[in-house]
Amino acid sequence: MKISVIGCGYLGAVHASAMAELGHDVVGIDVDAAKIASLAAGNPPFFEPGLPEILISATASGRLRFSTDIADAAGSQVHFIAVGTPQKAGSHAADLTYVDAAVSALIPHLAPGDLVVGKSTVPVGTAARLAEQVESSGSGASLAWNPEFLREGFAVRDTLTPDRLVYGVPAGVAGEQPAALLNEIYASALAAGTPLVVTDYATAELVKVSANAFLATKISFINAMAEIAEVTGADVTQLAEAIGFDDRIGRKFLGAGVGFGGGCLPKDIRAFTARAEELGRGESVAFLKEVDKINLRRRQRVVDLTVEALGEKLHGSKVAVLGLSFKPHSDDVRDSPALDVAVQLHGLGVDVVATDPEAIHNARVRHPQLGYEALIDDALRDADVVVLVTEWPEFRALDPIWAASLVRNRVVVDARNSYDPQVWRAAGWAYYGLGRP
Ligand SMILES: NC(=O)c1ccc[n+]([C@@H]2O[C@H](COP(=O)([O-])OP(=O)(O)OC[C@H]3O[C@@H](n4cnc5c(N)ncnc54)[C@H](O)[C@@H]3O)[C@@H](O)[C@H]2O)c1
Ligand SMILES: O=c1ccn([C@@H]2O[C@H](COP(=O)(O)OP(=O)(O)O[C@H]3O[C@H](CO)[C@@H](O)[C@H](O)[C@H]3O)[C@@H](O)[C@H]2O)c(=O)[nH]1
Repeated sequence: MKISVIGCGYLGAVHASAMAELGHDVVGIDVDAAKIASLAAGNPPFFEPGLPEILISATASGRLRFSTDIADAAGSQVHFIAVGTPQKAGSHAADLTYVDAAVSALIPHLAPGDLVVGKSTVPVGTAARLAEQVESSGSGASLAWNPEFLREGFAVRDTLTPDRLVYGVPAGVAGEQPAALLNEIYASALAAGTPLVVTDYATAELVKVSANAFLATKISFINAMAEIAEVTGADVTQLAEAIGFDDRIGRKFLGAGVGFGGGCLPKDIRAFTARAEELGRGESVAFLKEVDKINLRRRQRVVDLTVEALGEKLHGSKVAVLGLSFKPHSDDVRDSPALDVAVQLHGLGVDVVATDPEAIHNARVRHPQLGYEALIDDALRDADVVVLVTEWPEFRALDPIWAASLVRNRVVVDARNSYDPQVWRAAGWAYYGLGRP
């Protein structure tokens, strides 16, 4: 099938490449000329495991091309909208400027029978409004909402073999053609048994934000338990293990630590709260404000522990910060807890030297005032405190005996509870975890 993907960021570039990998004929469109040039040359403008391989093979096969001209969407039958929906400046609501601009620019190039498919994460009610705009344009096109659940770091796999597919389509016969087109696009996943939920627009939009709200709540729940563990001497990692054995609870997303960040969970729970308030149902999701607060408190806790470990003298002390991206296997520093901690420590007068396998460039663009080292040994050299904030495998594998030979003081703040305290203490380190004695 001929497909256009409008917006080629973390979501759109992967979606376009994966659709081409599935055999579709795809054009990826973005207003960012540098991004498009990079993608067209087979170089992803961001780090995502597995993306270079499918991007290169799809562009070489001719099934995938890129353009900055929205007119190149003409001729495609299905048009995915994958542009950003960031948090509005000065508000918690989602900024729909980019979605509105993309749909308005696309409409003149639509033909009868075309389907516009929303992938961006939007406040409930957006799809119905856009459907009205598309239908009243006289283009003969219709609209579906097909939220995306991929995780950065696993984006290619999650796109090719998703946990589930959700189509929000118009009620009755009007929904049949949109669902049939999406079934054709996702034929291989459906044949492999991927569960499909076909629903109305509002449900599809809410499935997306409620899934992220649930994940954020689960993380803040365990981090709240970490706060209690800290005043009782209990160990939150054992607590998570023990409650996680209950199938109804499950061990996933019970990793206590510095909390969640990234371009999705934080802004999505805030936008959900803002939308619920607009709908007069703010109290239904008021707990998400607490989820957000608990999450941000954990960043402060890591800063406080580091300051405590440094003692009196902050100026002239050196802290090695291991990690900058919001999670391993990504170079994304949007609302990254790791970067936030590094910036706060620098603001207190500490000499911060940070390292990350992939995110130094993105961090430096935003915060040139921090010190950066490409090699972990260089970051560790003469450090007074080592703070692990993003649990990349190479940081998890750090040998405390080797690290001890590099630092000035053997003090580690393990903000992801990734290390074995006994092993580090045996190597002479003072060990601080989160929610661990
Ligand atoms: N990143 C993820 O893991 C992920 C997963 C699921 C859903 N989402 C949702 O997908 C959407 C996109 O997220 P992202 O992380 O890819 O953002 P992003 O900022 O990486 O990418 C957005 C892209 O849209 C482009 N763009 C903006 N306006 C445009 C226009 N009018 N026409 C064409 N291109 C335009 C930007 O230049 C940018 O390249 C958001 O709604 C997000 O919540 C993201
Ligand atoms: O036990 C855990 C698990 C995760 N995190 C943190 O939570 C954040 C989000 O992690 P994850 O959900 O794996 O990353 P994302 O790539 O942001 O993916 C989320 O956001 C996407 C965008 O909406 C959705 O598509 C995904 O389904 C949803 O998992 C990261 O900072 C993690 O470090 C924890 O602190 N503890």
